[in-house]
Amino acid sequence: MKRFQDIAQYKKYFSSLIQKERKAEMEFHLNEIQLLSARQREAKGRAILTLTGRDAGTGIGGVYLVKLVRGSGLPDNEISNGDVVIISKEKPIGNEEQATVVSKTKRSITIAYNKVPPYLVFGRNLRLDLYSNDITFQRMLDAISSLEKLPKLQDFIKSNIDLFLEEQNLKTPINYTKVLNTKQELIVQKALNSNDIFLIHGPPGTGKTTTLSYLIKSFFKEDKKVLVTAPSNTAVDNILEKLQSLEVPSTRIGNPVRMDENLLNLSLDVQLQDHPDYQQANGIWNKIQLLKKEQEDYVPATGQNRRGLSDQKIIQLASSKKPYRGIQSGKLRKMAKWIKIQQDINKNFEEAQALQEAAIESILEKSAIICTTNSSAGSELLKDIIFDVVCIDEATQSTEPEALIPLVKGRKWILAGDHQQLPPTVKAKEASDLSISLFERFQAELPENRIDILTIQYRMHQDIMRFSNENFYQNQLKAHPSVAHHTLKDLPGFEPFPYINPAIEAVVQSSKPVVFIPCFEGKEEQLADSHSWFNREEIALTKEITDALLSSRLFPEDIGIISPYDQQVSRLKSTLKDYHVEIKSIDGFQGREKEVIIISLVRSNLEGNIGFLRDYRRLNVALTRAKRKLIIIGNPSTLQSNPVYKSFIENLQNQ
Ligand SMILES: Nc1ncnc2c1ncn2[C@@H]1O[C@H](COP(=O)(O)OP(=O)(O)OP(=O)(O)O)[C@@H](O)[C@H]1O
Repeated sequence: MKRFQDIAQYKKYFSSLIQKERKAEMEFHLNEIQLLSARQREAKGRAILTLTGRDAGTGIGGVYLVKLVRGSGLPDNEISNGDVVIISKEKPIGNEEQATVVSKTKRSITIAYNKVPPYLVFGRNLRLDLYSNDITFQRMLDAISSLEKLPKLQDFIKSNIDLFLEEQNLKTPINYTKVLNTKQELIVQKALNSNDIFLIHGPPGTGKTTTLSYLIKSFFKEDKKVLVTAPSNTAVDNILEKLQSLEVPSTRIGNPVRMDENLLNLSLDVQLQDHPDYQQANGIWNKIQLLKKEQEDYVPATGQNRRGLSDQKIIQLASSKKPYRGIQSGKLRKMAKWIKIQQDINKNFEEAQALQEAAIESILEKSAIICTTNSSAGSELLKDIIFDVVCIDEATQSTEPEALIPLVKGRKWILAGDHQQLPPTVKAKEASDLSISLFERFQAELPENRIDILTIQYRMHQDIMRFSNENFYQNQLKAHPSVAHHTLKDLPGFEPFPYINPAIEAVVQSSKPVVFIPCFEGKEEQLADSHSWFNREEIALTKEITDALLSSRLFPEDIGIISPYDQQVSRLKSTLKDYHVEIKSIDGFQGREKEVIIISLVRSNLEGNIGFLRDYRRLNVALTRAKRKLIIIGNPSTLQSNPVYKSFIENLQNQ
């Protein structure tokens, strides 16, 4: 594993990887711009169409500001302050001048150019495209820089092994016997008593998020201020939901449109609505709107109109009621009135802003537990807050610099994850080292007193768990008795029903929890403009199996269909569009579970080429989503060229 001499070396190493990834992200956006229509890209939240641009003066550092407005309001989008964007009339080609997002409202987005903006941006019907989520890269670099002020975290990051020898003591007893198993309880106790860092290794279904939420509850009881983060909004909501059920008061930071609507009451935005300072600020915003309306009756003291005169001079000349250098006295009066209203607006604006900031500050100060994504942990809102503890869930899906964004805000660190499941997504081949998470690096270095593994799983029948247990978890996992033998037949409502195809009927009704269906005749196919694969025969087979499951009275929401290839996923979705079953890529199913899972592996060739199925972490995630039945479709001749798949198929055949 990578070790670092000093923080300068660390900074150099990661800054270079971050820059490479940033470049790859820009290429990704350009590629997507070429592939998708403008509307499709807007639907993905990465473009905004039909904007009108106008000059908004200059900003700090002499940048040129342009305000882009859409009267009907901006659509939901993932574009944030600090992101790099490009403006075009139709389809951008990539050589457009780049600008940075400065602020956003419901109807407008203001961007800054370093040079005089291209003339085009002051027109109508403009298209804005996200070019890079620069803010996250910037926050990563800032986090690395702030390590200089955090000697202890720095020591861990440099893997200073002397630290690891420090003994931890388990002084604080806890009592969660009724709700956690012995190992989960012990892990809560160890993490609670750790002086610095603790890793919770949670294989599939072992209650990693559950254990983490009881740990957070314990921190809360000890009056600690805790920052809880995860790489995605879904993962943040997942833990927040558990915290809510444990009655741990928490505040969620982030854009409400990307949150689970059942948790919206915990969002900062919703909490703000009830705050008296915020309500007062809203009153002032309304007043500002009225003042702006009133201002429209007068002459704006801008550009050409004022001919270089200061505000004070215009007011003075207006009261003298005489024309000045060709400006009529009436016009001077109207400009003076406009200036006075503007001064009033500015004063109110400052007051409203101060009240709003005070309201935010008071809510965040009172919130013991704050939940947000890793990236948003670096937002301005949390700039001055230091947390007693930072907890990251799904930490094995965060790159190291991304995990640092929340970690540098705390003085004690808890990371929960499973490095045997999917690693962080990295776009640049040259930055592939970023796919080793900090959790994975620590796991290789930390001694037993800083890490523990959860071993009882509450999801899978023991046969479904077996292969992953042997190959990825050294047989440490045990299926809890409540799930170890559960099958489809025990599921309320399940009623085996004859199906027209006896072979399919046998698959659905067999008592075996894991079934492999060979599909020798399936052909793998690829479209000319895509790297992804599909397999029509496997789609037909998946459809038949789903039909048979549904005719045996299984609910659609109990069935999940997984395929590693996007093309196969989208074709399955259109074939089964009225079935209401969930169909996703493996990555989309991490952290999820279903009573029955059908996996379509797609690859079928004479060369034994299995593409990215070679990544066993992907296989591990796919195999560990089903509770009662796992049905795998694939071409055994192709798959058996790989020793892991070979042993998997042989094991099943021998059962
Ligand atoms: N001690 C326990 N007793 C009973 N059920 C439990 C216990 N711990 C966890 N569970 C249940 O096991 C399931 C999985 O828990 P959880 O979501 O916390 O696991 P996870 O390890 O985070 O899962 P994943 O592998 O999806 O990341 C949940 O339904 C949870 O309620």
